[in-house]
Amino acid sequence: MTKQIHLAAHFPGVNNTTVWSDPASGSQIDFDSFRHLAQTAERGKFDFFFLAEGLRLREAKGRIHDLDVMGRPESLTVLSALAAVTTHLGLAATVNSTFNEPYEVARRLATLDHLSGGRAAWNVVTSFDAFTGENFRRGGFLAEADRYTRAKEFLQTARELWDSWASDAVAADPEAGRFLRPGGVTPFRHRGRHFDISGLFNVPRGPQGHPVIIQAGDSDEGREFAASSADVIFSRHSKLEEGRAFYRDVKRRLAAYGRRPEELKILPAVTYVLGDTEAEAAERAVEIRRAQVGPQTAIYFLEAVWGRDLSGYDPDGPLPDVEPDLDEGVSKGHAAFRRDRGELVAKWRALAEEKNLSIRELAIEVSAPQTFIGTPRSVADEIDHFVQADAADGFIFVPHLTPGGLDDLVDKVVPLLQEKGVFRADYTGPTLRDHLGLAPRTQDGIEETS
Ligand SMILES: Cc1cc2nc3c(=O)[nH]c(=O)nc-3n(C[C@H](O)[C@H](O)[C@H](O)COP(=O)(O)O)c2cc1C
Repeated sequence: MTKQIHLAAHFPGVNNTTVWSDPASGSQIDFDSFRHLAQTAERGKFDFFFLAEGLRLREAKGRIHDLDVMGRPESLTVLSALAAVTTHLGLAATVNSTFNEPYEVARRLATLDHLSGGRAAWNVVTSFDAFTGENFRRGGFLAEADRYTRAKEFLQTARELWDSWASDAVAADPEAGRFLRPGGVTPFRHRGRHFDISGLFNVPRGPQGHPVIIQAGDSDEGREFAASSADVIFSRHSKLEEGRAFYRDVKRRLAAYGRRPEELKILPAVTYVLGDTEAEAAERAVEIRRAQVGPQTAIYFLEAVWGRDLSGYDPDGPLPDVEPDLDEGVSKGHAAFRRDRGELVAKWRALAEEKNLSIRELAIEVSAPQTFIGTPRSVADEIDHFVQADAADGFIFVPHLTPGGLDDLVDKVVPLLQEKGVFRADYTGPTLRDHLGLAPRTQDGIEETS
């Protein structure tokens, strides 16, 4: 059976994928930038608009790493404003389960679900690094092994809060002189290892019952958490074969939780470059990579892996002759390289030798080349092939420009996917759960669709 593709838009990130120095780049913070990107995604009938979260500015060698975009407004506030200027687009916020409290997060997400008419989603991320923890009350308090025990209990507690209101709890019955239906709101009581709370939740049940839950961790525990509890996985496996392996691995875990494969959508983060010909697209892709990895960014990129100050090395010269310091990290808040740094250095040395690459050329080569490069037709075909080959259920597109970075995708590629019959011509329901083909969440769990 031909699968329908799910598409989502990521606001350009606070990393070197985002080319803020391009003359076409607009503000990273004005509401107009968020509005433009969200309205473009909605014009393209995307499932949702996604905001990532970084809770501490990245640092290198004790200073703010300001080669990339730094600083962002808070996600749920931005999404609440976007709810007023969009009508169907899902609105997904990344909110950390290590540093917040379930009552407050559940309240804010239920509010967004109401304001948007059932379009809220929560990307439940975890964090255990003390560097980020220093910003919070109990800095760095969570052991790595506990990040998912807390995340799981956090989500479970939020679900208990949402479920403490029946969907018909608000009666507003003037004859009976009652605002609430008797029994419509029940007290909550959660006693667990991480949270011990009780009381009455103060936001009525949202239109979706529970917001859509997204999960983005990649470890075994992360995958198990997604299989047990998430509706969507935001994955970094965007290459065909590794995407298929990840897809198989996660989907097979669902049965243990009494869930069907279609109840969890797998959406890798991807990038794209279009051209009128394949050659033109390839040329543009190289230009963009060079803008993303300037000389200083190349040095920083290697320092994050080497754990050493490499500022004395020429970005256009060979790889550092020193060995990595595996105990130290000079870059902070950079999550990508916390494992296997020694192995990575050996691999990169071999690659640089084989292809005779300088530091900057190596950084360009290994730091996430664009996923889809080609004409609108070839990119549409490739997107469809990925999904039909079970390497994904769709994609979260990460543009390199704010705010116009998805314009040509929506104008040129989406119509071709619609023509193929693999992507919706229009929204068929008002809620994000409708777009994802997921049932609303009742107080007893998932409601059966007819
Ligand atoms: C594609 C992707 C996107 C992520 N986005 C964020 C983010 O915006 N904010 C954040 O704090 N963590 C983010 N993370 C980190 C994860 O949610 C998770 O906390 C981290 O990967 C550690 O879990 P793990 O050991 O299971 O991978 C992201 C991870 C992936 C794979």
